[in-house]
Amino acid sequence: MDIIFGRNKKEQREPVRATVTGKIPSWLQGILLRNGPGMHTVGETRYNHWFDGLALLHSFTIRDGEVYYRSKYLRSDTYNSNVEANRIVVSEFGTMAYPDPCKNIFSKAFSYLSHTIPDFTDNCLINIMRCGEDFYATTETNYIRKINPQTLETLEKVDYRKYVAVNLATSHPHYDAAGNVLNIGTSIVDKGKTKYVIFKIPATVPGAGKKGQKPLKHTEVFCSITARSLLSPSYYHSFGITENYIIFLEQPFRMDILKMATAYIRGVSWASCLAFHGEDKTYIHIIDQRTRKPMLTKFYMDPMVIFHHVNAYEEDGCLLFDVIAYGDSSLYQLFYLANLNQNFKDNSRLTSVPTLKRFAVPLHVDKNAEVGSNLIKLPSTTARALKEKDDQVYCQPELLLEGLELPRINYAHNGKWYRYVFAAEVQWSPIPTKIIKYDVLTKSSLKWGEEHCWPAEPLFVPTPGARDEDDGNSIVFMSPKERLRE
Ligand SMILES: CC1=C(/C=C/C(C)=C/C=C/C(C)=C/C=O)C(C)(C)CCC1
Ligand SMILES: [Fe+2]
Repeated sequence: MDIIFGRNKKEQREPVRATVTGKIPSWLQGILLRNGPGMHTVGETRYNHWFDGLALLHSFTIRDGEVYYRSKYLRSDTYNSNVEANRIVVSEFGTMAYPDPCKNIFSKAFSYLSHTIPDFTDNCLINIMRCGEDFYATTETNYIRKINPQTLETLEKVDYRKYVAVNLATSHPHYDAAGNVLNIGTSIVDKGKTKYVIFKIPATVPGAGKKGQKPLKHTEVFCSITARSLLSPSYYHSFGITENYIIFLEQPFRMDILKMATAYIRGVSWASCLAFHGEDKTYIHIIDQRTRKPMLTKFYMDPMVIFHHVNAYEEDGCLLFDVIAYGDSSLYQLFYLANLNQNFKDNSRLTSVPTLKRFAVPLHVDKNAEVGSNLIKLPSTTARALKEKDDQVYCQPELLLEGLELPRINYAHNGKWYRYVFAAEVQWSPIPTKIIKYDVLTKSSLKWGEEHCWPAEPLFVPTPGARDEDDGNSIVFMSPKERLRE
């Protein structure tokens, strides 16, 4: 199979009408915004990793059974500098770039001094975030880029650091029913500490609509957790939430800050500063939203790599959380374009299959419980939490389903009991070929796939006034046959 990854995509600035097969329900109206890498070469230069590509924004306007598609490159500072220089001049996840072409050791050492605390990229290619009435393209650095959701035009660059002390932040925030945003970021070696900072951006602010009254200006720190290691905080891509708690997994997939500080002079990428420490544990931090404080019990689980939390909820004094877990960090390795473009079949095998796992954490730990006893008595799960000495609790998951990624749920059930996961089916190759609806209750699944179709993350849209959790429609952005062909 010849898969054309890393080929630059053309913008489709004027809306084009899509061919609709089947029937789109009349109630399904609105704009579906998507984001992702679209350009992997600039002039003669080429990015190394698929996650490095310049952000291409897509919109699907769904109206009266018709769909209109358009796309536009995010005009980030990164995009503009690259295009102006006709080569890659800003570093991304897997590519270290040098603004000055004469890369001799002296000039390198000189720029090194100004790069010790690097100014990260604003190539916001991962997701779209809504803050009140504003939409932002996001990545995992301190920059987000406001966009116009109708025209896909790029608007102002926002530096999170103006509002909250974070150098990195996730692209998977949570929203409450009022639209307030809750997100988590890392503050690296600030005032002698490296912390994970949970922050809240309100959906509405007093005097909204008046010039300068941005929700972001009212960002508040909700809670912070000191990293176990000052110089090697955990990498994370999402977090979990229930009605009363926040779940943050401090996994042994860590960023080496000293390596990052010297990456520029050593000519290596940020990605090379991330490593999985299979000999370590994964720590489970549970924050009580009412007190804004972490629980004192030390909950932990086996070493694993988690990108996506699926959902979490409370049941009979326990907190249940579902995640897609890997046994190692091979996923990131696979997305190097060299692996994707040559001998795809041989180079693109994951060494661990993404697996949906359910963990259970007891919210009240009986100090007198016997060491070795299982603190989870729920009939609904086989997940266990074993009491250990010194107030430690070791959590062992229930294995739900193997081979899925890019999970979504009916968001009305976020943080609450739920039954269905919508996801892309992924086995040993990172390229999905089917979408899947998994019933967590009956452990059964429904799949859909078609030859020559490579689905992206499916999104669930509930029918207005729906009563059943799965009463709605799943929308998937398909890679057309011409782009990915046999
Ligand atoms: C540029 C940059 C980063 C970018 C990370 C990216 C772009 C991650 C994408 C992850 C995805 C898409 C995961 C899917 O499961 C880091 C490492 C945060 C820190 C250093 C600077
Ligand atoms: Fe993601």
